Amino acid sequence: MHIGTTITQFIIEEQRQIKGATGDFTSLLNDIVTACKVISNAVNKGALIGVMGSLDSENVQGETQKKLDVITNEIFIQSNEWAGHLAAMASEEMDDVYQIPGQYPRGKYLLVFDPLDGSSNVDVNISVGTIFSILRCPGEGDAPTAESFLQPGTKQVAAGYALYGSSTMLVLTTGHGVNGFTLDRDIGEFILTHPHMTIPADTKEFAINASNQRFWEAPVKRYVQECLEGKTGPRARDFNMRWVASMVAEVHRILVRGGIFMYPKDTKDPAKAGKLRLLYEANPMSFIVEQAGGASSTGRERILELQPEGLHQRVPVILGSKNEVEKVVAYHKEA
Ligand SMILES: O=P(O)(O)OC[C@H]1O[C@](O)(COP(=O)(O)O)[C@@H](O)[C@@H]1O
Ligand SMILES: [Mg+2]
Ligand SMILES: [Mg+2]
Repeated sequence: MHIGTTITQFIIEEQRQIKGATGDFTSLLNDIVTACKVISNAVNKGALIGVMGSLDSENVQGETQKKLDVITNEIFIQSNEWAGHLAAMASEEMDDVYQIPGQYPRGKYLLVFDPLDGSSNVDVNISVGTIFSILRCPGEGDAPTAESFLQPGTKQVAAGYALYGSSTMLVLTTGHGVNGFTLDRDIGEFILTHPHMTIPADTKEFAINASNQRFWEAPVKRYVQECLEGKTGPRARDFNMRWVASMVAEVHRILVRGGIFMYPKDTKDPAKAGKLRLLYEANPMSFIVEQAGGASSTGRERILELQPEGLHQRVPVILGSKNEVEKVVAYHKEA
């Protein structure tokens, strides 16, 4: 498809390529696109509509919820529950699975999402996003449970994110490459502006929260140290560093100009294997990154092959430009 195609045309064209497609998937994607437009509007209006700041509540991970965490979760549910294509949803902001009420026959798909990624950035007007992943609902007509969602990332049917930045973008993969669309607010449509996004194999830019340095494992310490040594070190070139603290913004930067992003395993809280959540952060982003020619690993295993053990399970994440990710993985092996 060419630059200027609307996302609606793009999704219909994808459906045409699939023999026997019923239109359910197309319609589900359209509902997700609508939800992202509504969220974009709420994030953009910000303080004008009183949506900034925190609530007294905590989510299942013990994080204080922002008002917008709860509002965006609600928007995603409302946009996606009515059409009958979904059997259930799961989100960062809900302890348990959300069953679609009063449904017969049961929908085919499961939707997992992080309705507002990087929400600590919302009050300071820095880019935030929404991440989503679509899975098939296993079993014949059985009511889905949390178990139904515990599928490796290789089983994802589609994944994407919306980035609410200086412009609003939606980046999508259905397993045939990665395409980026920019929201034209005048006509209310996402327009294809970034076809076939690809991540360069090499990079001179890394992203990591350096305040956790003392908790990292030796291979990550080594990799970052060598980047910092620049031209005079073993890498013989200078590196630049970025940290937005919104995974969506970091992954988008990597899709546009390459780079490596790490939220590695650390010893800060021994109960947690990493910070980012497998089902609605690591898996969808890994699917997108691999589809764009990049790589994604925990340092030890390919993220997309992990067998999930819980809805809100956390994993270490090292993703981006292939050669750099492979270098970090090699350092893990050596160690
Ligand atoms: O605050 P830190 O340690 O820099 O962590 C930032 C990371 O946490 C996250 O914000 C987690 O996302 P949520 O805002 O959805 O909880 C990532 O997007 C980001 O990469
Ligand atoms: Mg998040
Ligand atoms: Mg979130």
